[in-house]
Amino acid sequence: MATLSSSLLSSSPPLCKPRVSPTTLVSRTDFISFSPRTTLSSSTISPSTLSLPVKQNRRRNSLQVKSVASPTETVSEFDEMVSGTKRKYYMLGGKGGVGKTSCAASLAVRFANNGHPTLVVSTDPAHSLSDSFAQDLTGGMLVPVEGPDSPLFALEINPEKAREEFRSASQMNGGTEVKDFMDGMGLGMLVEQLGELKLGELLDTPPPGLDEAIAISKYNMFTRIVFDTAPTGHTLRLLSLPDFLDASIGKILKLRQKITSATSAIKSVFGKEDNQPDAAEKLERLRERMVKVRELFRDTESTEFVIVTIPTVMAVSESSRLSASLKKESVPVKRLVVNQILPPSSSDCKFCSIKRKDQMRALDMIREDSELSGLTLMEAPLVDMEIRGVPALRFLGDIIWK
Ligand SMILES: Nc1ncnc2c1ncn2[C@@H]1O[C@H](COP(=O)(O)OP(=O)(O)OP(=O)(O)O)[C@@H](O)[C@H]1O
Repeated sequence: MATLSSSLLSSSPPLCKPRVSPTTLVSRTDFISFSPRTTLSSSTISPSTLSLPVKQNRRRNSLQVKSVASPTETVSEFDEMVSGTKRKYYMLGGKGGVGKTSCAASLAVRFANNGHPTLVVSTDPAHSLSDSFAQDLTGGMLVPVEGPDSPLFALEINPEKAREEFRSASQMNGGTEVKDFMDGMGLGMLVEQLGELKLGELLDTPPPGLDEAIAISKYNMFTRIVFDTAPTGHTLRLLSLPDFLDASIGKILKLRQKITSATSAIKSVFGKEDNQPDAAEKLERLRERMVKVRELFRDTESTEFVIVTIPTVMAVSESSRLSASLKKESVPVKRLVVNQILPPSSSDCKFCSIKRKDQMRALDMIREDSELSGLTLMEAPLVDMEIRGVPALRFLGDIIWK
């Protein structure tokens, strides 16, 4: 049985060191016209900063070959995922700690090693892409990942920035200043109505973030974009955001009418200028962006949500609920990665034997679950070392994404 440790010790450089050899250095400079460690802000990256000449064409040919399988030829899951040069988005999500980041990073490495200029984006506020790649990818900017054969960039969305934006867009809600002012005007009940919109609750949840990533995706050099999403609940809230904002904005517009006339009356007394940005307009803009995100989530041509789970009853139950919610939101889901399955062994210790039986029960549960049984199962073994660095991710990716 191949183990990660034996694979890394025998054929790869040390785990934390990116795989850099004379040949990969040459191929990287073919692609990238700047130093591999350069960090790019989204505003500085352009198709000309990332040149994709010779090797891209060569890869493109091989991709086309893969996409024209004859009817009798079996097309593997990964062949289907890798084929075509039209941009595709893969969103990986699931319960906390099941291996979303490892799976997303390994998929991104696999795409890049198969010729796709790839972007891997973390929208999980507790980013772990840097840990997973064992490279510093922080900073909220596109950062080139060292190691894969084709350009791979990583982006850890800055949650605070997005949260601030959201907060300022919804400043009308619940702020004590507004409340005091409205109370003073005898309009306290309006504040209560604003409270009912539960904007405050949303502000406490991790911010959108995906929409920022989607703005970046307009740089069309990336043919595969892999999202490492936040744990289940946050992802679902993100999907429900446009509807929520739709419902809220109408009410807010009406309330704004009343508040504006009240505040302008006060301001005219105190001679204050109204330089505040229009909260309703900001919310409307935010809503438009979120609608785009939702549209993308629902686009079966270009997008797929891959649920990642582990073989435990709790994780499987949550995956089933996630699948049902995604279905309800019309998000395309086809594959389920079951991660950390104990590899086969003829000599289990007592602990492993009990653990294995427990995992079998969970796997049976998947097969019998009405939500999950229809999905294609992709199994990943529990490997003997922590998965860190491109060689380890490549090892894992070659096993999962087949
Ligand atoms: N198949 C595996 N074999 C061994 N270790 C694994 C495997 N998959 C993931 N791990 C390890 O489990 C830990 C958690 O993995 P990871 O960070 O990918 O999970 P996550 O779902 O993204 O977590 P979070 O919800 O906290 O973001 C990491 O230390 C990772 O190396």
